[in-house]
Amino acid sequence: MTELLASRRVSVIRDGKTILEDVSLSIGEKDFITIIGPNGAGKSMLLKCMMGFYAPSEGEVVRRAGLKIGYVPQRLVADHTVPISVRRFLTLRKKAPKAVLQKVAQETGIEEILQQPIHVLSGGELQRVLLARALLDDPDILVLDEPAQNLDVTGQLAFYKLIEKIYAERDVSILMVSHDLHLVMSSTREVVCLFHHICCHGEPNMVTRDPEFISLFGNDMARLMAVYNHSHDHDHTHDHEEEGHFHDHGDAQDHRHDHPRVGESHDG
Ligand SMILES: Nc1ncnc2c1ncn2[C@@H]1O[C@H](COP(=O)(O)OP(=O)(O)OP(=O)(O)O)[C@@H](O)[C@H]1O
Repeated sequence: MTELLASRRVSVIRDGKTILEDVSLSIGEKDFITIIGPNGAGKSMLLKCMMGFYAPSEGEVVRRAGLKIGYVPQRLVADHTVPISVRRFLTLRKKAPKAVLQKVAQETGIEEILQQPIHVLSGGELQRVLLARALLDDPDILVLDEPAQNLDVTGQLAFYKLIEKIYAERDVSILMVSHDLHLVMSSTREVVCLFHHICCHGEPNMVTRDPEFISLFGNDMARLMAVYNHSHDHDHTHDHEEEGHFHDHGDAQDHRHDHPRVGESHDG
């Protein structure tokens, strides 16, 4: 596997607080990695370090020479006082050839709204515009930070379907933070469960049986994943979790500690 981007033993300490601790993560060609974890776990910080927005306190981030990264943030706060069209917004940072803009607009389904002022768009339309912007430069990796967080369920489904289509049709790797793992289970090759450090990682159906995953997300989430996995893969094996069979995930099992469940507050 050709490595495109990697964090090696990255730690981030800010104001005396450990935000990331010893995080090693490698993204290769055609990878689809979904990062999950509770609020404040350091997921966005990890993405920002990997994109070079923040320097780690310890460890390093390595990128293949000439690597192109396309970034899709959680949302765009459109400024009502500066009414610019979608087309103008897309070419603000860098001019794109007309044919490329047209192709990406078609791919993301925003052809009809290219002339519209950006501040009148719906949440779903805005996210597609942000996705289009990230694709304009033909990136090697798409980095998405909870891209469907502000959409309703129908919007989320549509957006993740679009991501999966882009992943299937393009030569691109995906690194995404998402709370909606059940919606991207079928494409996700590797799930990374982060709570400042990597608690567990692996294929989605393996991770959901991991005690660390269950401690963070609870059994309900693990069962929800199992249901989705079942319907996607038609895997008719019975639920080993009930029997207490878990996979070995190396040294992460050596440390036992209590995690806050998702939705519970914590001080980091
Ligand atoms: N530049 C910074 N300086 C100091 N602390 C920061 C900085 N950026 C983030 N933090 C802190 O690091 C912790 C992790 O933040 P981060 O945004 O990475 O979490 P997250 O896992 O993405 O959370 P959420 O799911 O809520 O988006 C938080 O406590 C946050 O306040």
